[in-house]
Amino acid sequence: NMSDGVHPKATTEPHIVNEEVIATGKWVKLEETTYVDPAGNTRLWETVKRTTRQANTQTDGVGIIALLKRTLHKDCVVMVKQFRPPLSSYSLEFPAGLIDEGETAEVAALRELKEETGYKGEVVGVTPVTSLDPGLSNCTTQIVMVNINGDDHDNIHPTQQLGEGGMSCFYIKSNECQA
Ligand SMILES: Nc1nc(=O)[nH]c2c1ncn2[C@H]1C[C@H](O)[C@@H](COP(=O)(O)OP(=O)(O)O)O1
Repeated sequence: NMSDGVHPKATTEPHIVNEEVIATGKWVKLEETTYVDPAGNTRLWETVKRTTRQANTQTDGVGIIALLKRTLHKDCVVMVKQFRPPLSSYSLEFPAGLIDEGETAEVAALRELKEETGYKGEVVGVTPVTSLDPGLSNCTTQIVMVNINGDDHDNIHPTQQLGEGGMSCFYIKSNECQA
């Protein structure tokens, strides 16, 4: 309060001033982001972005929580295991992938699920856009909930449609999922 001789701290709406591309690869790029922080100070940040994001979307990719439902079986969550070079390790993951041109998150999820697991699914829910590692990257995903009718003729003998770098499917009984 000014009349008490106490000055309120200035606040600023934080904003981006400049984005300078430092390095660009085929899949990712590194930028130096100049921004004004909430205290009004101009600062720098090192930001990673994917080069593959489609026009008019804020979402890079989808993650798919797919529930396999079969008569006389417990429901299972379908997961995939694949070698991930950034980790130098195999990784057990929800099926996932980048959104292609013209796709919605729902369409990308059903395509990726079919490619990676062979299953034909049905979308039952989609989350808002979610950031994965906001201190490093603007990379975002939407989680798509999918049910798979395992009794459907198309899903009796699921066949993956993968290029090189195969992956294995795992079935986690949903009543055995633990935090
Ligand atoms: N960061 C990446 N480096 C690469 O060298 N290649 C990459 C990166 N991100 C994606 N890709 C390639 C690998 C695949 O050929 C395509 C599509 O990936 P997609 O299946 O959609 O997504 P993931 O399952 O998460 O790899 O992009």
